[in-house]
Amino acid sequence: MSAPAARTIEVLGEPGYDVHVGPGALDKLARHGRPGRRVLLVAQPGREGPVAGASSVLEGTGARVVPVTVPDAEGAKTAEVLAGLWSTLGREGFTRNDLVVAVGGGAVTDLAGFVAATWLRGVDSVLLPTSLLGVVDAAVGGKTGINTPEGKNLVGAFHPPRAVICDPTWLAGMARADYVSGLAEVLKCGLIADPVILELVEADPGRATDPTADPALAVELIARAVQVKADVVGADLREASLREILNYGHTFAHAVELVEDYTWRHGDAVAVGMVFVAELAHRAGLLDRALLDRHRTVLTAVGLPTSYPGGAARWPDLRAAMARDKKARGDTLRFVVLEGLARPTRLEAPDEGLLRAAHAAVS
Ligand SMILES: NC(=O)c1ccc[n+]([C@@H]2O[C@H](COP(=O)([O-])OP(=O)(O)OC[C@H]3O[C@@H](n4cnc5c(N)ncnc54)[C@H](O)[C@@H]3O)[C@@H](O)[C@H]2O)c1
Ligand SMILES: O=C(O)C(=O)C[C@@H](O)[C@H](O)[C@H](O)COP(=O)(O)O
Ligand SMILES: [Zn+2]
Repeated sequence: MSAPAARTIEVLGEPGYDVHVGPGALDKLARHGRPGRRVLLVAQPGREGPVAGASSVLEGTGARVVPVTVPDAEGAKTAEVLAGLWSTLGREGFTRNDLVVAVGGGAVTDLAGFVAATWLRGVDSVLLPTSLLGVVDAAVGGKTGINTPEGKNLVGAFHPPRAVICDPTWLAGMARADYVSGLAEVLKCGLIADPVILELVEADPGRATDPTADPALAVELIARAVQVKADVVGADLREASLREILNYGHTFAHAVELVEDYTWRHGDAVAVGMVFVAELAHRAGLLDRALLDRHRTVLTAVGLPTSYPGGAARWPDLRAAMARDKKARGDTLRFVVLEGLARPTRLEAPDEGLLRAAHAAVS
């Protein structure tokens, strides 16, 4: 089977940057190293291959690499881990022309991006996502941050990277459940903006869940999802309005993640969150039955959850968590909903009865 062609997607901005996806993409890292440049290489445990590759490329330019391994998954996105990285940067004398590089899934690109955003009020970052979710979503668009005990991503900054680099062969070793979690964000892009993504997945859902089965399909899905995100964040980096569409399903998803103490995969929570909000939109008269059913069908076909069991007893905690969603304004909840395929809009202050009914439909 031939290797998929390399793809580069441009993200517009001040400055803009490229997302490089393809075999050999790591070569692009060399342009970010130079003699004496200090590089904090923040890695997830288990990412030895790409870490060794990145170190080798950077050291080949004369850069001085300071490697740090942080806890896995959401364990990385804490104030304690962040403070530890600040200490390292201080001890190692990082200045404004030095660099932070992240190697790992979305948890690490969020954390390392935030370290870069905050150190000396902002130094460069280059993100090397090694998970599907990381490359299609977390590493692109400049949202960085950590969780707090009160909620998901409550502390953060907009700080676009200088480049995003992903060799898709890195994804081959991912646990299937982690890869499928990333598909939730890919399907989100299909629902909000690019229906071809849905058609590609629906044509052979099993093939879409295994990047080694059809590497060209994997890269096509990645490139399409990145393009959706690039188009949106290029027009509205700071989420004044348009960018909210990338948050489809996330109001409920982040509530589930908090209530479950961050033990749920983000993409799994997003999958349930999209069904919740589709139920809400359907009950509000915006979304037709066929598109509501299509949510459940395509998510189920790739093995994503469409319910969060627990019944009405869960509702008070979920409702309280949703009140801290970033799209809320004062006491008004605001949801991104669809009024058709690739036709996102907003639903403000839905009736509490509708919210409970949507919850009942996914519990
Ligand atoms: N900043 C944004 O715009 C944005 C967008 C979407 C999601 N996110 C955040 O991203 C995070 C989710 O990202 P994620 O799903 O990558 O989670 P993650 O970083 O926790 O990775 C999931 C699991 O996959 C493993 N993994 C990563 N790369 C691997 C590889 N190449 N081989 C084998 N295992 C590998 C990790 O070790 C981890 O156990 C959440 O914190 C979410 O809030 C941020
Ligand atoms: O990039 C965005 O904007 C998104 O909303 C993408 C989401 O998939 C992502 O999970 C993001 O981290 C959520 O952001 P938040 O502002 O709701 O914390
Ligand atoms: Zn997300």
